[in-house]
Amino acid sequence: MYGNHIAGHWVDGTSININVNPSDTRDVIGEYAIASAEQTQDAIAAAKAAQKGWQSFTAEARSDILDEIGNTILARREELGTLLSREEGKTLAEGIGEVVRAGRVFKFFAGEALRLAGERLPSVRPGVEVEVTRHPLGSVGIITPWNFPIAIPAWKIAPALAYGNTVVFKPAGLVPGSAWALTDIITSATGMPPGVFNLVMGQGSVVGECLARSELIDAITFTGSTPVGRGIATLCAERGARVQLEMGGKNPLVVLNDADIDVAISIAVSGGLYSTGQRCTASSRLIVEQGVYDSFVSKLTEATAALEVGNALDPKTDIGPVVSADQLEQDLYYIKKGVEDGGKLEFGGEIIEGKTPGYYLKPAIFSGTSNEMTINRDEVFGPVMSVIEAADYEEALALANATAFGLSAGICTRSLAHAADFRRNAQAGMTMVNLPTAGVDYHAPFGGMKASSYGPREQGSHAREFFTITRTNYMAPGAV
Ligand SMILES: NC(=O)C1=CN([C@@H]2O[C@H](COP(=O)(O)OP(=O)(O)OC[C@H]3O[C@@H](n4cnc5c(N)ncnc54)[C@H](OP(=O)(O)O)[C@@H]3O)[C@@H](O)[C@H]2O)C=CC1
Ligand SMILES: O=C(O)CCC(=O)C(=O)O
Repeated sequence: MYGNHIAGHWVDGTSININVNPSDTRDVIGEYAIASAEQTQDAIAAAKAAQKGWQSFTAEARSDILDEIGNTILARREELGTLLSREEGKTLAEGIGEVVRAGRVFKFFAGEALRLAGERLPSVRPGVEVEVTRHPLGSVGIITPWNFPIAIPAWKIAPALAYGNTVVFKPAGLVPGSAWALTDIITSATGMPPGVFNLVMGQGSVVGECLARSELIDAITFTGSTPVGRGIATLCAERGARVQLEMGGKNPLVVLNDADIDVAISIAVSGGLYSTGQRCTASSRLIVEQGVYDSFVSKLTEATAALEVGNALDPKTDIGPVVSADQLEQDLYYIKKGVEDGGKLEFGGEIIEGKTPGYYLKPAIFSGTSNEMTINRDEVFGPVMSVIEAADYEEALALANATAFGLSAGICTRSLAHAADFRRNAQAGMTMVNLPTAGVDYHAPFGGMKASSYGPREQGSHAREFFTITRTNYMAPGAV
């Protein structure tokens, strides 16, 4: 059994999670520990006990450890990418790409550990100095989803550690393999003290809730669904803990009459269907100006039909399986609802047989949909895109913004005026001009507006806003 890592030791759980390959359900990846609430409390206590010591490491010592972790991840990209694709179902190229992203994130934050700077302000009083300094928060609970099994943990863990916090990490139950491998790398790094980093695999309702409720956990960073995120935020608010949430998206891609249609099609397919559409940044609403609507729908259908759906490890595969039976059921529910609500299913939407037994779904393209339909309001989180017709740019922008979410928003156009207006007025944390809504850089801030996010941004140097606390120090040196 692959155990949890608590206070510097691998520890068996109280029951077992059997990790199965969604591309081939006969393939068991391994048996992973499920922790109890008591074991979670042990991990929390270990993180708390280790925090002062970790904080007192020099920035250079923490930087060296993060750099070594990044180098190890990069050196093992093929092996870790294969494991990731095997347990999550994204294609091998995507799996390896994600591992590389995780390695680079650790190396980026190795640099950031050394760059953490304060501020010196002129005082309004004579003879007084004002200095703003940044300090670790303490112990951080990290709760992550299954769709990016190594990159999302990396972009939460690396800044937490870089800035002197200790960590209790609770990964999603569907992807314990990548979490275990990452933990093995982190805890084996030269000079990493026991207790600084703890892994507790187990149920969200047990381990996750324990973290959110614990008075010893100073902050929670979470990525996942909106209802779970909001529940965690409520628990944190009740006890005054800091919280950062990254949740769903219903991301629009606007295509105007003047766009290069072939480029727009490739952007739509990449943003909406790659990674099996299981990205919070996926383009799920394609809002197309009427002059190119018909040709866009027919070219999109053609491009989708040309995609190879199959085993994630097969190099010919473009779209891997859906992650699980439950997620497949959710996707099929929304496809059925889309048809019932009057959308025209132009292509796909049905289960297909693979060469191996897995959760294969032919990507679904809807046309003739309205923004009010359920498939255009709820996050489906699968390979499902719907096309909405807009009379002109102004209507397209209004439709793009008519959603509860606000993570990423894209536009395909050759008009500088429309691109600039879209950047100013799209209600989204990230805007993309002639680029897919999904697939972002690892060193730039990431996050959204409205129901998509809560709290300070993740990634890049902006991550310090969540993972550090500022202190304002006044001094009258003349009186010392
Ligand atoms: N924005 C995004 O990136 C993501 C969005 N989603 C959306 O959420 C839907 C459901 O996916 P799902 O994986 O179930 O998402 P969840 O929000 O349920 O899970 C995300 C993480 O939270 C944990 N968790 C679950 N319940 C609690 C709780 N009560 N307290 C603390 N932690 C908890 C989960 O653990 P465990 O896995 O053990 O249940 C997992 O680690 C998807 O279909 C999609 O719409 C999902 C993943 C990512
Ligand atoms: O699109 C990306 O690069 C990141 C997506 C993401 O973070 C998510 O789906 O949870």
